[in-house]
Amino acid sequence: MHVGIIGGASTIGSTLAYGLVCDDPHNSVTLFEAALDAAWGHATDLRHASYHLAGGPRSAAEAAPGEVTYAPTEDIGEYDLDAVVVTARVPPSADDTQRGSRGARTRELDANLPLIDGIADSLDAIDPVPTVVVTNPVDRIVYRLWSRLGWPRSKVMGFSLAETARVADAIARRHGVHPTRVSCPTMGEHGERVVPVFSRATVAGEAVPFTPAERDEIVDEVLEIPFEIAEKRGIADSSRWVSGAGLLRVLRGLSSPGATDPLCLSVPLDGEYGFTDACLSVPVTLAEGGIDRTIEWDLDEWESARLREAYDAVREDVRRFED
Ligand SMILES: NC(=O)c1ccc[n+]([C@@H]2O[C@H](COP(=O)([O-])OP(=O)(O)OC[C@H]3O[C@@H](n4cnc5c(N)ncnc54)[C@H](O)[C@@H]3O)[C@@H](O)[C@H]2O)c1
Ligand SMILES: O=C(O)C[C@H](O)C(=O)O
Repeated sequence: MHVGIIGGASTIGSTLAYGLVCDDPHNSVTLFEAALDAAWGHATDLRHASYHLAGGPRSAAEAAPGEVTYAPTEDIGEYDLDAVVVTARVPPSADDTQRGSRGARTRELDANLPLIDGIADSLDAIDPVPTVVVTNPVDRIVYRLWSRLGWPRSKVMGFSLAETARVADAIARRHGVHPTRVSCPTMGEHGERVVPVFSRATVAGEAVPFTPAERDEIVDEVLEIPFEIAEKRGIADSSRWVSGAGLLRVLRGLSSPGATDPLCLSVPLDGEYGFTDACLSVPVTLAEGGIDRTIEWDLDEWESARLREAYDAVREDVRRFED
């Protein structure tokens, strides 16, 4: 597939680009950027990487590997893309002392809204393709992009799967199993009002109970961990590995011939769970071309109440910037 990454030189964008080339050397990637020198640097380095990943030297009889290129975002209309990922952002100011702590995501909102409007103007030049937004605060930003584009709901989605992996990790440590033995989807807001769906959680295929205190403890851990990682590793280095890997999973789903298993992404709601005019992470299945189906699970009281809080918080911001 040919994936256009807007903000292709970003931490998350460049990591995803590498993941796409590793995953399948026939993938093509175009890095759309404002910082063209950085984009050139990543594209050139990735092209060199693809020599090894494609097992060069190859014979002329083998299918040619994909290309890694770069371009200004405004030129996106000249490219034939199968999917777009948006990771562009306005860099947080160096004197924002809170930029590496909880709440950092929503602090990006006012700066990123005009940036996203400019990206919507550039995307107007292409026919709708599946578009995955990573830019924070993702639920508000994906809503803004979707409302500016006027594309079908099935084409625009926000990425929040890092939290699913973090919840699995937190549960796995409590049960002494590998995280891949845990299933616990995460709905709601990406951030403070995330809703781990504990009522559907399984460990090694078996349902497990959680006390209210355990639920709160796991939520707290999941909210702290990206900022703890940033503090120890360096604030400029956002959660590149889990986000790059999760995005790869979404993109594989968007090129799969049949529908995927449900996974939670932030999508524009039109009555699902009783909510409209906002985006929240809810279970969807993906297929080639976009979202195949949005699913409504039965939630317990704690989950429903948290989902309502998430909706109220996102909706309040959407109302402020849309009205
Ligand atoms: N949803 C999630 O789970 C998740 C996870 C990690 C990070 N994030 C968010 O993703 C975003 C990206 O984070 P990062 O650390 O990778 O960013 P970064 O600061 O490393 O890079 C941002 C990039 O955007 C580019 N840019 C700015 N304007 C542009 C435009 N008009 N067109 C193209 N590129 C443009 C900049 O030149 C820069 O290269 C942030 O908003 C971050 O909070 C979300
Ligand atoms: O890097 C960030 O801004 C946090 C990000 O949303 C994450 O969940 O890793």
